[in-house]
Amino acid sequence: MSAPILHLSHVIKAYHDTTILEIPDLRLTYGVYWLLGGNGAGKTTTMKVIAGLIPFSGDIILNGTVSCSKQPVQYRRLVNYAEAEPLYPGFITGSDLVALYVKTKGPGFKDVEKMIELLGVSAFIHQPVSSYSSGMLKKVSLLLAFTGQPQVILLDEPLITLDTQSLPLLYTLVEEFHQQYGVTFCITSHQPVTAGAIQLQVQGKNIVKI
Ligand SMILES: Nc1ncnc2c1ncn2[C@@H]1O[C@H](COP(=O)(O)OP(=O)(O)OP(=O)(O)O)[C@@H](O)[C@H]1O
Repeated sequence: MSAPILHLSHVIKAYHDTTILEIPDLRLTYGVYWLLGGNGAGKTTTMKVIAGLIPFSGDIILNGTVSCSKQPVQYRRLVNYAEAEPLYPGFITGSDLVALYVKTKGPGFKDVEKMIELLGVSAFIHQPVSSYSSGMLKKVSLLLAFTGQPQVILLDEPLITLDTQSLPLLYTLVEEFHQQYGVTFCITSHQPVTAGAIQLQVQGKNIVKI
């Protein structure tokens, strides 16, 4: 049997003295996963843990080889993350962010200029982010999550603040990156998702497939 793309082993995350996550063993094979859970359930914490952005105990192994704890730089190059409520310094422009990501992550699966056009951000990408609406900011953060050549893309609440025209574009990108470039997705949502998607749920402090 092939190694899971993500293997969470004995993952425990606490804030101060409060344990939020206790995930003994979670194996995610290649797929598109939706992580469901109510407010405060621990979805964002799970995403930040899987992204390798906050400290936790235990480990996450990517594709049977790259350890989040032992090879953090290599791991983070292969796991992209779009925050639910992205925050950037106000003076920076969307173009600055794209240039920084392209420089750090290297060439992408898909031409970034094409994605800028597709997501409809070209009209404002050269303006400072302080002038963006929350939806404009969201689109830029989603664009950044599709840069480089990740094996996993984590999207935290991508559906909030996006207008109805943008949702099909996002679904198309997810499908294309999954089918053509072999990317595994984990996407959080409050809403029930389309039939056929693999669903994960925060149950107690664990994450289970439902
Ligand atoms: N930096 C932090 N310090 C302390 N506690 C935190 C911190 N971040 C989150 N928490 C707590 O961890 C728990 C899970 O929060 P988290 O943001 O992961 O939930 P969520 O499922 O994403 O919620 P929502 O759907 O409301 O965004 C909550 O009880 C929250 O109060």
